[in-house]
Amino acid sequence: MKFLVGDVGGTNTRLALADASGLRLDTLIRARNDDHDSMLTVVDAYKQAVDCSDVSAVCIALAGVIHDGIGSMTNRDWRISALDIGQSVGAPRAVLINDLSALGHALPDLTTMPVCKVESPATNGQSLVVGMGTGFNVSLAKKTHDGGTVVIEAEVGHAELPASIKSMLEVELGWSAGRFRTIEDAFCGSGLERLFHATTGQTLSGEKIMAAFTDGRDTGAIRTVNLFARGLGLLARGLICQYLPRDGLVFAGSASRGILDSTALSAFSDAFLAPGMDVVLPNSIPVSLITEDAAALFGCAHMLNATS
Ligand SMILES: Nc1ncnc2c1ncn2[C@@H]1O[C@H](COP(=O)(O)OP(=O)(O)OP(=O)(O)O)[C@@H](O)[C@H]1O
Repeated sequence: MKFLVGDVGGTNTRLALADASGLRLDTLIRARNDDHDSMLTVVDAYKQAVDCSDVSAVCIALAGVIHDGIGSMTNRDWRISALDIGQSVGAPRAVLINDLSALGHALPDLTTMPVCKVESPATNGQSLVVGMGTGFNVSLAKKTHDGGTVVIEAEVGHAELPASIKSMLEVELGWSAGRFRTIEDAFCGSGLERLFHATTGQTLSGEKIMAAFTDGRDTGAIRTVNLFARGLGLLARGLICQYLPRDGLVFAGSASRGILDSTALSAFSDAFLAPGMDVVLPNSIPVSLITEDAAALFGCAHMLNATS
């Protein structure tokens, strides 16, 4: 068996081959979407670099919604057809899944980096994956009695920002806080850029804001990143009440890695672990970070192996 698996985000696409033993990381290629007109040209470029003959099935995870084998990207003007991609590599079977669902299915195969540790966690078989890259979304992964995983999809990024975060932004940013209406307006790579602009009046990419924060000399970057991390802690507090993920809150995506693998972690933890919630205690929920950029591909490989 030979599979083609992929993860199409708003900014980047990752493609690799997989087989019965799992993902073949030696075949992994990451492409910038801006260098391509469509997903089909990304696949064409991949075929030039990696031998895709005899691929029997394709699974592509994408940041968007899927209806009848067509995926519409949330943060990119691409429509992705499972049939077209299957035909492009000559595979008789091709499926599309939501990228956060793929991450939920990938959890059993991933090692994660602990961010907030818990002495003796109470488990309920539920983990919440929080993806923060070009966009924001979550999925709930629930272990089943037969050792499998059921994944519940969501489109949380499009929900209104919680009132506690709106109030915090109003205090910190004044009228500019009105630019942040949905969760995704604030909590993603471009949300960090928007926050930096509202704080300093300047424009900088998410990566450069984090680099300036780490450098420690740019007060605007320090203020922005700490505000972002504090807001993310408040958001995470609300998410654990909504989903009760006693097995853990697991962050993924480039923006999550940038923020939580930095000294801004303390601003996140202070907000997340603040006293005052009696029923669900945040300090009983382990928080961790997926450091593998191609994590969703493990979920695609897992899905194809489970259904072939
Ligand atoms: N170190 C960093 N800190 C903060 N933000 C970052 C960092 N590196 C990249 N970003 C931002 O993360 C976003 C890209 O995230 P990612 O690489 O997870 O892309 P993606 O998979 O295409 O996104 P998605 O799946 O959410 O559509 C960009 O907005 C980028 O500016």
